[in-house]
Amino acid sequence: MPTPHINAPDGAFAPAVLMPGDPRRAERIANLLMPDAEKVSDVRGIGAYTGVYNGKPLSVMASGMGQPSLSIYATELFTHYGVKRIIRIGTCGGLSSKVTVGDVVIAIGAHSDSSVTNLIPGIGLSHTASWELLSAAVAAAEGETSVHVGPVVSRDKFYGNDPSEVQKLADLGTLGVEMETAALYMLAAQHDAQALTVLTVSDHLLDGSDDMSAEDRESRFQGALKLAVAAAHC
Ligand SMILES: O=P(O)(O)O[C@H]1O[C@H](CO)[C@@H](O)[C@H]1O
Ligand SMILES: O=c1cc[nH]c(=O)[nH]1
Repeated sequence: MPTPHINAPDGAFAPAVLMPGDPRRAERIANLLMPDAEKVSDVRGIGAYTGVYNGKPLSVMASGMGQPSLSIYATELFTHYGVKRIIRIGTCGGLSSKVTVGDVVIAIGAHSDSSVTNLIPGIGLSHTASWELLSAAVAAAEGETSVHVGPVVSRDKFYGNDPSEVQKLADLGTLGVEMETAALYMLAAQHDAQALTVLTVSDHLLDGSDDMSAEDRESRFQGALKLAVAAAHC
């Protein structure tokens, strides 16, 4: 039965969903991996695609930007469509001097400033990846020096954050900043499901000289995609 935001029939999604923020990146990923994939939903221009990759079912659907938007789609996928795994394949701003533009970050956990992830007042929850998915992605990255594993921060605001926080977060080992992972990890925990985020560093908050264009943010995902697919089908 369709939900308010997904007009697909029951059974239209694979157990594993790749989830970029950008709907156009979702379409590119679906076309690349599964040229015969079926478009199963298009509410609000958020295309969802289901097909078969390497002999196993797979779906691709965008989250839109930010934790409230991702929360709507991830909740409906977990609760109405029986989805068991969501692998976010996104972009992030580099925070740490250990990462450069074009590198890939596998998010072991996500700090957050969002009320969306403040589930139990007074308790700072740890929003963490599925160990099974994380292990599969790390194994698929063996030997890749441009792949990093560590925490990220999921913020509600793209603009207007306090610049002094960048160094403080970097000093705590935070590799990148983005806007969805903490909510995704929290929802997976709530629904007894699995989640992982794999991010391409699209820009750097300490040095903006090599930042990606909008076109690159949409299309430069191949390194991250290999790891995301390994996690989806592990
Ligand atoms: O490229 P995506 O996956 O959308 O991820 C990042 O890009 C958007 C901001 O430009 C936010 O959604 C942030 O998390
Ligand atoms: O949230 C984001 C995503 C990419 N780059 C940033 O600087 N912030």
